[in-house]
Amino acid sequence: MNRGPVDSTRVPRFAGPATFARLPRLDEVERADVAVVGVPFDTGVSYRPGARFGPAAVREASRLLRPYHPGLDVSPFERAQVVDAGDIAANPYDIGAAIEAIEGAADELDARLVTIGGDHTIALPLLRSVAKRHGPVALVHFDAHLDTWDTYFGAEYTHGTPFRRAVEEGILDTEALSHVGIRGPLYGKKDLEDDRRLGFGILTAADVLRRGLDEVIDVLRQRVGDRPMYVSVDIDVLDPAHAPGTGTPEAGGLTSRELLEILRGLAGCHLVGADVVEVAPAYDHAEITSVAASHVAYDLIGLLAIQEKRA
Ligand SMILES: N=C(N)NCCCC(=O)O
Ligand SMILES: [Zn+2]
Ligand SMILES: [Zn+2]
Repeated sequence: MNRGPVDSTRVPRFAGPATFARLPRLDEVERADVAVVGVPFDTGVSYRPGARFGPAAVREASRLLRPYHPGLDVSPFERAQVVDAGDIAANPYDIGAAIEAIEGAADELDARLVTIGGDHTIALPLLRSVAKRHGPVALVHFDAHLDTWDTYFGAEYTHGTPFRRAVEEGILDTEALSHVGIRGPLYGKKDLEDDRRLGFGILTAADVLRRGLDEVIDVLRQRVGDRPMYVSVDIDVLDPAHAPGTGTPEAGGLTSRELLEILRGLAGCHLVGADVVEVAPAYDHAEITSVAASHVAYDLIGLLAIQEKRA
């Protein structure tokens, strides 16, 4: 029997420590299938800082989650042993050391990870870790931004560059790379040419509106096929109305309803790991962003859990 969250019908949700969804800590169980892990790191940002406080805010907002997911018809915490593995200690003064620590900690965690950031820099070491287990993976990347730029101020490892580095390192399957929710001004047309050359296909925020959810889901599923798939969700894929608490907001984004529906549309794909990044609580209001991020994480856990054999 898997150990689930604290029972909210007996202990009020607002009481006790805020592990993700009030799940047990990793050290309280014998083994874990799925681990939620925080990476409070934001030294890679190019604009507003503050995503280092993302993991704490998302855990706090996750107190209200309930144990049954009707959209996926699964009780994820029954189907899989899901735990909160705490935070990875990442050096805030040395991006290289932080990236190494994140990769090392991810390697050591013997579970499929849903990582709460932190800025988008952290996707690179997380992808390195999944690629060690699965080889180059398919990527479904939800973001307002391409994050395939080359450098910022000469720096190669930033929150705007993880996916270019990942392609260069050969840890992504370049036949199966998608961005969803892209919008907003770029530095130049070359950004799109470079991105295409790296192998990415783009479904813009306008595509989500005009082509609709079913077609977007179809395109993504076809591109992923049966490959191992990593899902990276930059919360700024949502419109600032749905996610004000983030560092590089762009107008014209997805609703949280659209994002959650697309995620559910990936049910049955071979998800091997995921992250939710760029929640910067200082710019949030009424926990709008951290509530959205906690639901995204819950859906990702649901997608991982449905791959476990029924108990
Ligand atoms: N939010 C992420 N990951 N990247 C934004 C980089 C956009 C820029 O500074 O040009
Ligand atoms: Zn972004
Ligand atoms: Zn990003």
